[in-house]
Amino acid sequence: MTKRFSFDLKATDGKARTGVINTPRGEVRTPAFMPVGTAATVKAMMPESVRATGADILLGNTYHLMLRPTAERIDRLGGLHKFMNWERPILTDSGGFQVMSLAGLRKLTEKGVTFKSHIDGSKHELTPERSIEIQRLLGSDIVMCFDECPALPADRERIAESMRLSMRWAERSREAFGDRPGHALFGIMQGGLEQDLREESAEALRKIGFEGYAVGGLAVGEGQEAMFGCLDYAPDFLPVDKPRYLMGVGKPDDIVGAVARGIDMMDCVLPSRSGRTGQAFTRHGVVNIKNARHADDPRPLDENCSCPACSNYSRAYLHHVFRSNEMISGMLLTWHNLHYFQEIMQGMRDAIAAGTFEAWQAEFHAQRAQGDI
Ligand SMILES: CNc1nc2c(CCNC[C@]34C[C@H]5C[C@H](C[C@H](C5)C3)C4)c3nc(N)[nH]c(=O)c3cc2[nH]1
Repeated sequence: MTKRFSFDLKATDGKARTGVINTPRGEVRTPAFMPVGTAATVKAMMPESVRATGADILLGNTYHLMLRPTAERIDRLGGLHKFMNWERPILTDSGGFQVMSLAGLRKLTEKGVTFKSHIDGSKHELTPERSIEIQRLLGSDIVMCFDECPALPADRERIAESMRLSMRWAERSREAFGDRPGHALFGIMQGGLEQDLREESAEALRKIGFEGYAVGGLAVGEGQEAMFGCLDYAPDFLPVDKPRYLMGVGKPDDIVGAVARGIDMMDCVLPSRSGRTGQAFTRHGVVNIKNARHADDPRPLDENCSCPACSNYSRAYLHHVFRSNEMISGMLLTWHNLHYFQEIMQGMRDAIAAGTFEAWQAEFHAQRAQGDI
């Protein structure tokens, strides 16, 4: 890996930005939406189909892969890219968020977290050093610091303590990462909904220095209004010339609002997870395809969509295969949702480059009926 990792800011429109992240495995156009490939697969999708939706990068996960099949085994087999047949960039989360939400019997200390696997109850430990090593073994291009994401609501003292622990862990993550040209380590800002704690966290991360910066600790139940309130100031505390990654977001209007506030990258399980349950996101709103009213509807999900589901199938067919629990149901709706999310991203990249992002946002919101369609 001789080529470097770099971020080229191409244009801004208000606080919105569009650019390109250059990595040895390819370019990532920003603003970027990253489909989630939890256990080395974007569920119900072949990798070439994920690429066909327009994705430049996908997301893997330390927590799941360290338990099964283990990072050492993936390393022995040539790394995650080869293992899952995705040769473009991969970003891996550091595992902390999942331990707090998935694992059993956890113990959190200054050193890290010990926990029992939700798969077989075996005992494991994650520390900044171990998380960075696992992400290196996986071969991911963008590595996340090991952090603690406190569950909200939490009192200010708890938020402050947790943020400061995460900043000490960020220092240890940077130390453990070493010098790896062509790979990037991103710091994660914490601080809940407290502006001064967010600023303190950003200052701590800038002092350490990272190739990119994530806004963590959001999309944990605070609601869109509170999240946007925090995003009205938090990105401005981060370096303007580095990518900003909002973790775990979100619904289409969350994504648009985050980009309008200066965010460059996002990930969310929503399009794939809801695709498997029959929830389709369209430019006119959400379609719950299992609803009986679609049983005789010959129209596609979305007349304006060029994805395979909308090009070749009726709502009636999609309704049928969901009601019959056929495998093709999750495949078609996941493909549609990921295609639609990437279409939103492409629309925003074009609008920001053209200086018409305000008008694009107005059109985006005008098209969306309230509630189900
Ligand atoms: C939803 N809201 C939210 N998510 C968040 C995540 C996980 C991002 N997605 C990665 C992930 C998480 C799960 C589900 C999939 C695959 C794999 C396991 C990796 C995406 C977060 N991750 C870290 N390290 N820190 C956070 O503060 C954080 C806050 C979040 N707020």
